[in-house]
Amino acid sequence: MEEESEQKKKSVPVLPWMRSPVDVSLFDECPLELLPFLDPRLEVALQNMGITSFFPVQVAVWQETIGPGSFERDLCVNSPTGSGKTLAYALPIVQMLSTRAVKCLRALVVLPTRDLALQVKEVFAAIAPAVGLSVGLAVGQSSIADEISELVKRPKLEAGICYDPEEFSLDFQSCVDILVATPGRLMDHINTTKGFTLEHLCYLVVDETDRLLREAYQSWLPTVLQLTLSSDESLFSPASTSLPSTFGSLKTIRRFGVERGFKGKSYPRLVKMVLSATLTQDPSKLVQLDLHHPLFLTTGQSRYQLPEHLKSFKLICESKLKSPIKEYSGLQRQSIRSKTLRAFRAGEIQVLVSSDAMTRGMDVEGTGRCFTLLRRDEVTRFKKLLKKADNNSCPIHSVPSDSVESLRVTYTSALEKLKESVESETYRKRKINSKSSSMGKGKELNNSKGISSYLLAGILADHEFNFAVYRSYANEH
Ligand SMILES: Nc1ncnc2c1ncn2[C@@H]1O[C@H](COP(=O)(O)OP(=O)(O)OP(=O)(O)O)[C@@H](O)[C@H]1O
Repeated sequence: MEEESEQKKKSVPVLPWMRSPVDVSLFDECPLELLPFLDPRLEVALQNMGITSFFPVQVAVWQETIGPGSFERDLCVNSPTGSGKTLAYALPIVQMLSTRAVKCLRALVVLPTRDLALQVKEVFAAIAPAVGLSVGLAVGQSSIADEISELVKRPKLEAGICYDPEEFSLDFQSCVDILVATPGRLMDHINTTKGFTLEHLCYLVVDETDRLLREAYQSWLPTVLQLTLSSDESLFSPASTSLPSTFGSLKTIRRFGVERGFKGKSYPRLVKMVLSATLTQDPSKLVQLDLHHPLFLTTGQSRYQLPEHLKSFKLICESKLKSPIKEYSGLQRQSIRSKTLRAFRAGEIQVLVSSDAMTRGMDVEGTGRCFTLLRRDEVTRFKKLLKKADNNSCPIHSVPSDSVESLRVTYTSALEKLKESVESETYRKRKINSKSSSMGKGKELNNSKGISSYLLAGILADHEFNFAVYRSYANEH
């Protein structure tokens, strides 16, 4: 069986450009002041972020973009989680756009989840304003109307004038130079937002590529590629033949005077940067990206890697302790999730019980220990997953029954308090909003039962249990 999967792995053909990669691990860290051509305004912004030197992947990408490579080839970056990929693409893009004269949407960064997009937007927001660039977010965090008003400036209409709809649409103006988006919301804007256009796009970043390629998300990739092709190219594009029928109504009008480009030169090619910690080698997947002479930058390490200081344990428990963990992520609002994450990052919360919403790519500095709670029947599958990830460092974390017993008193009283607080909160909300009465008593009890499981999981996982996460959960539901 093992041999079979090994054989299968070997039989996947590797694209020719993957056979001669640039080894990122051969690059040294580079102090901030020694990075060639770095705009002094960006240097200050980076210092303000507390960055004093660049990580190897950042130096390697800089060399291929701002350095001698000068963005001539598309880049495919395979580098472990936490190695600094975000800044590796954000910095060259911001530096390249820093000389732009007219504001229009020139860089698009696509990520699979809202949490990851928020994190990437923060990095851009820390450097882009230093050179007068604006960054937008299209992730469905706010209403579509609010998002539209942040992305596109509508022309002012004067009373009594009859406007030609064709000309009128040309007067829309982008409010952002760089957009960080999730595919769903991006497609909403492409399909429905007047004045939202990708016709001036110079840079397309596909972060967490594997995940984005696995799921089609309303054909976002062929749509984006098609909308960024020049009219000549589009006639011959494979993307143009694979679009959904609704796409027929979409077209771009290339405006004169604001061509894609920089430093006054026309630069019609859309530069693509695709990144992952576990980049697929499957040609049939990679071909969808339609890469231009791609350069493959990789650390050459095993495909899956845990962050350096993160220790991982598995903890086998009963199923009733596990199931509500799923519920935790599914029910929480984004604002609450972000608040919780901030508190966790700041060390105000020591234990976070999460579903896979706390996915790869979510950064927590000085990461400590990660416990995966498994039912017995999940152990074999988990082992297989670890094996696929070349990970053999996940020992069993056993909890002696007497240590659980000694926590029972604390647990029981904590649970009682929490139950009271959930009930009084629900009662208060029901009074304020008659709508909430439809939730009914059953839901209330379910929640407190769910929370009890979190509590127990927290206590089992670490004795330094902190209430804050669970209180915020309780207040929300
Ligand atoms: N040059 C640097 N100096 C100090 N810290 C940095 C530097 N570059 C990035 N970081 C920090 O390192 C952490 C990881 O960076 P980043 O999120 O870009 O990693 P990544 O490679 O994209 O990982 P993932 O695949 O998990 O998204 C972040 O907290 C970021 O602020």
